[in-house]
Amino acid sequence: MQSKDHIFAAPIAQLGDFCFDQNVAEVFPDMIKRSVPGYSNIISAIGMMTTRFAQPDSRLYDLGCSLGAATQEMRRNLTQPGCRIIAVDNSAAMLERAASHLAAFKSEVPVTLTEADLCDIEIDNASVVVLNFTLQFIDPGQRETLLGKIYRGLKPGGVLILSEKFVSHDETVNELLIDLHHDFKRANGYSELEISQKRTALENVMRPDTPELHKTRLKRVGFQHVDLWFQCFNFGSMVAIK
Ligand SMILES: C[S@@+](CC[C@H](N)C(=O)[O-])C[C@H]1O[C@@H](n2cnc3c(N)ncnc32)[C@H](O)[C@@H]1O
Ligand SMILES: O=C(O)C(=O)C[C@]1(C(=O)O)C=C[C@@H](O)C=C1
Repeated sequence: MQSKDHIFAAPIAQLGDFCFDQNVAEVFPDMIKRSVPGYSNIISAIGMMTTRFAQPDSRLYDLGCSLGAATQEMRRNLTQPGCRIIAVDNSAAMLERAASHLAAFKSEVPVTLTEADLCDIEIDNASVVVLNFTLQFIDPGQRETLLGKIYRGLKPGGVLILSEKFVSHDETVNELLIDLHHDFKRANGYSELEISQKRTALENVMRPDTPELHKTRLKRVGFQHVDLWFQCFNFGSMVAIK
């Protein structure tokens, strides 16, 4: 039985910055499903792209894995022999629950859960790397270095799947997409207070970029083939192929 997200349902006097703590980990499946339009489509497509891009005896990375939804989908769709999934997150609360979530599904695919800052880890012998709504929480000044590390750690023909909240370069469209996203949250049962308090809590810790900046940066670090494959309002997903 999934716990419902009520974290911002009551007025919070001292509203601090949003963080992926125990409270968030407990309600995360409900939170992300009701907050991110297209999340389940993106997770399913990560599985489909795993079938296509995974290479024998290589590593697959789920960076900012949270409860391991992308890891589980990669495991379910991995047909190549000798692969290992490395799932990394810097939230102990998330990883604790990821371990029990993943243990609930039988699989021959080995998974290594690692508590670390993405900026400190090595990427090596990778055929698939997933950044599923994670880069937006990384210090903007560190993003290009992280993407360069991912590019260098990918094997030729390897893929990075980058899903993000976006800012539109057009102010009018940006306002529309923000409003449509809030309509989506309302339709999923969030109150005006929840929408407003969460937006404030995210302000300092989640810094979305434009799709254009993502494409330019990915090409700058070396990816030859980059484009959007999905977008719903101000959320979407890109592929970058080495
Ligand atoms: C929106 S959640 C990602 C959702 C998850 N990828 C999924 O598909 O369900 C962002 C995750 O990134 C993690 N995170 C944020 N900054 C990080 C960092 N510097 N190093 C490692 N993990 C980080 C957070 O703890 C959180 O679990
Ligand atoms: O932008 C928002 O309002 C969100 O809730 C987005 C978002 C995300 O994109 O990661 C922020 C925090 C939670 O992890 C769930 C969703």
